[in-house]
Amino acid sequence: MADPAPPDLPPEDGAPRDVTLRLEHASIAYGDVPVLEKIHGVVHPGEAVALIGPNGAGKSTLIKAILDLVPVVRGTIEVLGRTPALARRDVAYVPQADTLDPDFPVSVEQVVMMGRYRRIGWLRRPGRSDRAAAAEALERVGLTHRARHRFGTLSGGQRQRVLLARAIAAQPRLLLLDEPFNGVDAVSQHALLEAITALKGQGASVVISTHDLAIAHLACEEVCLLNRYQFGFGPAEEVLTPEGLRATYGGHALELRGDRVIVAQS
Ligand SMILES: Nc1ncnc2c1ncn2[C@@H]1O[C@H](COP(=O)(O)OP(=O)(O)OP(=O)(O)O)[C@@H](O)[C@H]1O
Repeated sequence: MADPAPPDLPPEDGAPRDVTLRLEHASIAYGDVPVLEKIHGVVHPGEAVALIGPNGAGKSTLIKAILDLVPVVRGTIEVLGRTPALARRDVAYVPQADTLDPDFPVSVEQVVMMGRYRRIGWLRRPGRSDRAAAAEALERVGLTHRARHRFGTLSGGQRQRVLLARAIAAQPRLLLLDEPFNGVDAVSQHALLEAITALKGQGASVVISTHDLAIAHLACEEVCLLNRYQFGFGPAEEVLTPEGLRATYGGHALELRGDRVIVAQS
């Protein structure tokens, strides 16, 4: 009898692949105001998708719908085969604007430990496995030496890395990052990218909202072009074309400088 295939081999051609995130013609609205219509695509384990579109395109709104914070009014969003509400435990989120007050007197390791509370409950004390997961997450973002420092004394980029470590400590199967590279220096950007790559290597999927095409190229297999409607969803090399970007950023003057989209109001 032949040995069973090792689990890390890709499935044979034609075999169905697991799906972490499935968007089925999803329309999302705040009350009566539609923000996104008919968003459609899938993200597989170990892959990342970049959400690209101009300010106000609906990138954060899509992330919030995946978190069950904004309702899907038509179509569906499925996370790991479940509704967003039922999948929350397996999803971690790093918000766009750092929502943690830098003056709040809390250490870096305490912030990272917050990522464990969904698993341990707020009333129990963290155990050995929680401390190990938090320490490993902090190491992933290269900030072990800052564990005892006060969160507020770190630079903006380092704080962003701590927030990513908090998300990694939750051991998510889907990680949602809302513009994680904004205002982050090259060292922190490199550390964030390494941590995202390692997480993907463990089979997690990642959704990254970004204006930075270089990041999309480096970190993401898939790209979703958004501006109320979807202007493309698929492999980065197929979707990130000047035509696709021009259509997505329609109504604005658009210039591509190297890998960056420079947008000027028309
Ligand atoms: N809580 C809300 N209630 C009503 N409308 C909202 C709310 N939050 C966002 N919007 C609107 O939804 C639209 C999409 O906003 P969203 O923040 O998702 O865009 P974005 O692509 O993330 O933009 P940016 O790149 O500037 O962060 C915008 O028109 C915005 O004004």
